[in-house]
Amino acid sequence: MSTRIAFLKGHGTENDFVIVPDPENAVDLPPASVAALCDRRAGIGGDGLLHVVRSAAHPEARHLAAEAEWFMDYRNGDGSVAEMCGNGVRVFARYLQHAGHVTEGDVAIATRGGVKAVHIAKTASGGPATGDITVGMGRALLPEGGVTVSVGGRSWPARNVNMGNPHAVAFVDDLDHAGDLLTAPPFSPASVYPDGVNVEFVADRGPRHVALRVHERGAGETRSCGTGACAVAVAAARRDGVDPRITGIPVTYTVDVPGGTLTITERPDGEIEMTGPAVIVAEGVIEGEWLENLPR
Ligand SMILES: N[C@@H](CCC[C@H](N)C(=O)O)C(=O)O
Repeated sequence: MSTRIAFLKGHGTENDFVIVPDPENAVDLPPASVAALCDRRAGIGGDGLLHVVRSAAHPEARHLAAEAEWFMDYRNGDGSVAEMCGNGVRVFARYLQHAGHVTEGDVAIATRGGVKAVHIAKTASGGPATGDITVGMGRALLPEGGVTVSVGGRSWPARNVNMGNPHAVAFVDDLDHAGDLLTAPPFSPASVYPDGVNVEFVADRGPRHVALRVHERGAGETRSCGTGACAVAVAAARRDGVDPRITGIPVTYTVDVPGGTLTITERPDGEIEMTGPAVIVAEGVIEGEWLENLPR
């Protein structure tokens, strides 16, 4: 009899994930299996996959086991590995709560981008857990020199922001100018992002309030990107002449994404906090025989 592997499905502002709980790191998940599971027609469907492993059981996280019991082994929908996923880490925390591994309050989660401090807000007792989840996302790096992003005959300068993973943030007059985003927006010079990039198009909505569309590396256009929203908030603050590290006053931006709204605060020490929802929507079983017999 072939193995049956448990999975769950969850999303954060409609950035959706297949969740594979695998505490002892016993499930083989090569890129082709991840891509098949994330396929929206022939698989379960998701922008990415959250492989839930005890830090002590994963070679990339063993050194973090004393600080964080659980490791988010994040994969993009095309099977590639990414350093961080901001919406993913909230959904990961919601899964830990759902499974009874943690309760409301504070939990540390190991990622390839370091250990993230997560706070799960209280929800009214009796119902499903729906309170917001806040993640300490670390500091943004803004290397000098950006790129030019082009779509449909228009070009924009884009700011290079690293949130553990790479982002190019372009301010546009109208989000429709980003086009259909069926393919990755071309940028130059290519040498700025040798490992590819997540591209955010941003339009103003009001004071300290912006909206974005994103083309994610390894996933295509998604309904939200948490690291992208943080990159956008920092790029918008600098454009607006605001830097909490200089003023000593925290700054908060509301970032609308196609799948909802995220709240991003940059503190005087440069640390960024992201708050938003995270929902578990389904649980099921993956047919091991199907997974084992996929073409590799
Ligand atoms: N959706 C994520 C980002 C996932 C990783 C990204 N596609 C990359 O390759 O860097 C988020 O919420 O941050």
